[in-house]
Amino acid sequence: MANVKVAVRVRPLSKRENAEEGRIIVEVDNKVAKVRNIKVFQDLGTSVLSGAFKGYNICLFAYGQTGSGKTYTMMGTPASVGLTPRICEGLFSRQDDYSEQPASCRVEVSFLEIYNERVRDLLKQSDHKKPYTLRVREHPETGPYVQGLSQHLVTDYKQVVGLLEEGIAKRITAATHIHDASSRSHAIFTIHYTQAILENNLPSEIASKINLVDLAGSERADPSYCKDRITEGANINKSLVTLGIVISTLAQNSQMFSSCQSINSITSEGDSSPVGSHTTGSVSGTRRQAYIPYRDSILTWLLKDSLGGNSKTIMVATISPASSSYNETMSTLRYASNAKNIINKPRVNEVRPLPRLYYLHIF
Ligand SMILES: Nc1ncnc2c1ncn2[C@@H]1O[C@H](COP(=O)(O)OP(=O)(O)OP(=O)(O)O)[C@@H](O)[C@H]1O
Repeated sequence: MANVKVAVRVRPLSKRENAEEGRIIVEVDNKVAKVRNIKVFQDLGTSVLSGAFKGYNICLFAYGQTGSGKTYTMMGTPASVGLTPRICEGLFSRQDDYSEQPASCRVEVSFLEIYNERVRDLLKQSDHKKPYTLRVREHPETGPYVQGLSQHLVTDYKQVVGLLEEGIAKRITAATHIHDASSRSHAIFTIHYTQAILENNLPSEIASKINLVDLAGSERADPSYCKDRITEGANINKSLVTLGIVISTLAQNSQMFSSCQSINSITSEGDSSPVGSHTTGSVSGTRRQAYIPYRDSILTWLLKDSLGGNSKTIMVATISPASSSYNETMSTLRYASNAKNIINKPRVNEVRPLPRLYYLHIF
């Protein structure tokens, strides 16, 4: 069991906000900004890497109002490399201090965006006149997945950066009243990291899925926007509202589960019959679990396991210090406060292929 880890990142005031707030304009020094992204990697990126090396699924997502620094945190800028490229670099320059080195490892990446409730592959050439969309399906064991999403085998950091840049360039952005280059889609960069190991002289594989998510920013609808911008905004808000409902319901269920656990442990301390106490707890614990509407949006459906299942999950809540952003900041902090109450059930994903002799025996 592991609680969702939450970090709050405050970006510096922009020139416009400084002017609005009547303060002295402070330029963001590139060196300072670079150190800040390094610090974020040291605080959060290294936990992503250590979890992946141990074979856990990991999800790190940035949530916050438009222009609050989600893309800056996840992707970075040429002057200040963000979490996603740094995590990829860490996979290829693996340090020995996490766990035992595998005999070999394989890294495959995919990059998609969810725009207006449709999934687009950011790493596949498509006819621009007719952009195709992909379908989300659900596997009974491995959960939701995108059918036909291209997977790219990469062998070094340079190749990943090339793919990241290709995908970022294809992502849909537009100017909003707060941000000139606002991301109008949710972007999910997924790394499948598979390690071949030898356990008791038997070959085995541990597979970790790392989801790095840069969400579109929430924003108030501006009637002066064109129809496309308003439709985008409505779809972004719809998926973020569903995300909020999913997060708060999961948090309530998790709290209910942990209070059932503590009632169980108190009951079993006073009652020597472990069977009786277990039955009472599990029945009350499962009956009252509320329904989670994952499938109400593509975003929550795809992140089903990351939000409430087999994953170690980190949320970066990005906020602006401007007083004009007070309402959005409070709303982001409410999401963050709910998210940290979610208890997930991460497990090491180990696949043990049957020994060769056994195959021979069967066939
Ligand atoms: N911590 C930071 N330090 C310096 N500059 C920052 C920081 N965070 C954000 N910025 C700058 O603020 C601007 C907006 O940031 P960014 O594009 O990351 O916002 P966003 O939350 O992704 O917005 P949207 O949801 O609209 O896409 C960018 O110019 C970025 O370089």
